[in-house]
Amino acid sequence: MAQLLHLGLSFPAQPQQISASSSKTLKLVKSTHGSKISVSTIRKGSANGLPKTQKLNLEVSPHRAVSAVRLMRIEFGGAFAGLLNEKGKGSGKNEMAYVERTLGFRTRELNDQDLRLVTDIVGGTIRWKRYLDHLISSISHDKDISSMEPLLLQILRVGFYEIVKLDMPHYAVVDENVRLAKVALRPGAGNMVNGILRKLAVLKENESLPLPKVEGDDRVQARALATLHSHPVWMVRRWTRYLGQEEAIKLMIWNNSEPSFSLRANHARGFSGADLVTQLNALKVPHKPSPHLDEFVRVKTGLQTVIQAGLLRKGLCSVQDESAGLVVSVADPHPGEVIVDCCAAPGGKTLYMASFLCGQGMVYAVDVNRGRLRILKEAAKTHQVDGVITTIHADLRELPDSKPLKCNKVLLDAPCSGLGVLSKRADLRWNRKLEDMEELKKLQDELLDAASKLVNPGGVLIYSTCSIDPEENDERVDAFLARHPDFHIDAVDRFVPPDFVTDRGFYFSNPVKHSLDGSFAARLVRGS
Ligand SMILES: C[S@@+](CC[C@H](N)C(=O)[O-])C[C@H]1O[C@@H](n2cnc3c(N)ncnc32)[C@H](O)[C@@H]1O
Repeated sequence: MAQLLHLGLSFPAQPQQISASSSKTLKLVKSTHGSKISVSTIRKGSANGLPKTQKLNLEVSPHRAVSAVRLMRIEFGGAFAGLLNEKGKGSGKNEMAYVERTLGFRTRELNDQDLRLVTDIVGGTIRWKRYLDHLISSISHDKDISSMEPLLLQILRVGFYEIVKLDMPHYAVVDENVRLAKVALRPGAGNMVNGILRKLAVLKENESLPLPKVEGDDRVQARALATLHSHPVWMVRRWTRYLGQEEAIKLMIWNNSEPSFSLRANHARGFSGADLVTQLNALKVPHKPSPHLDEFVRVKTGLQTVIQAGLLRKGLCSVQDESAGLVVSVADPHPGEVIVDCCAAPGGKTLYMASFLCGQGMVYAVDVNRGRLRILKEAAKTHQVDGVITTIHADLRELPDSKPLKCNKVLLDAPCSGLGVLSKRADLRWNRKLEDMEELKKLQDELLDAASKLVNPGGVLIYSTCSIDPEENDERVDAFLARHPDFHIDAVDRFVPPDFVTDRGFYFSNPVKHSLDGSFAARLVRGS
């Protein structure tokens, strides 16, 4: 990153904001000072004001060009994999504009199958980065692959992922990635890709990939596991400590598996779980009803078909994990209630809670992030629950002094590490640092203190996270109760299936056990 910043290469954090008709294009060109890339800006445009295609290359495989460019953007542009995947699913045209800006040429437009491949390859390559980099470094005999030309490294990662994890035919993977390297970089880069990928293919065929053995002391074992299951070492060490090695491995296998999604039917629009099933049948999208929540239906594939059919746009349903739905079950919203949702945006739980109010009562949705709050407000309109949602843009820690909002039910869905949602957020494991945990815990304590001021005597504070880390969950509750002896734990067994209730009466979804995202919730009642 530092190297790219030094060279002046920056990608926007919000890829959607780039217009395909921009009059400038970024081109990666070979530096005369070695193998690094640099950037030149090229004016383009035609008399009619439309962007003029610089160069069309029909020989380069479009999904590989797009995958390599997306990976560059994610690694060096701070763009989130999810955002880019969403974009890719919606528009192959914009993808090609990014390719042209980055590589200096276009390929043919992406079809639906290409887009699916891009999503698979980009998500998989990010997840398996540590594992792939270990193989690349071993096979290329380059100890420090971080100094490798960034685009060359992404092309190698894509090729390695295709051979090792997707089991694609070796000859096609080698040929196509070599061509991409030759066209996007130079012939020598193509030769290098050719040599390394061929070596990999032979090692794979002979089942002799150079992988570490899990042996030696705890540290050495953690490093080996981190490589084999492609996670940061600190996560492996933390989970081995809390869960034991066997469970830690199961968790990493879950995090590396293909994520599945749930859809929530929006009963506020008169659209039930049964209606959703009917629609999914009509769209031929394979699905299974949730065993835990009536409105939720699980879909493994076909989300794109649901999006294209407009079900989300019309507010008839939304993508929401059942683990988040169960947090709302813990909050147990009823018609006529006033609820403060303290960290509400982008609104998954706010909208679901509001749908239970049946037009009576109010959810005050507080969030410090104005943009995310705007998304919540728009969604409330399409979900037809805007009559029972009031948004408040504020830092919760300053709210109790400035807005006296006391009520009987307060939800604090706190900012957290997200360690429970790593299967869906391919890039999160690499962005999260051990140091973040201390900062997050401090913020969670401050937010709990602020949220507690909003709770009337006899009222309930629901504290939730999408983390599986005890330090963000049980330990934060214990620290809170020590600071606020007027609160006590109210067991959640009246609200969620017994399988999700911990010995201490908290709600906890365990990804390995429940095949859902990990999440936690506690009900804390203020004495009257
Ligand atoms: C885990 S997310 C909430 C997700 C949301 N409840 C949902 O279900 O869609 C945490 C939220 O806390 C907000 N946040 C972080 N610090 C805050 C603060 N000091 N005051 C208010 N909101 C804050 C973030 O902007 C973020 O939207």
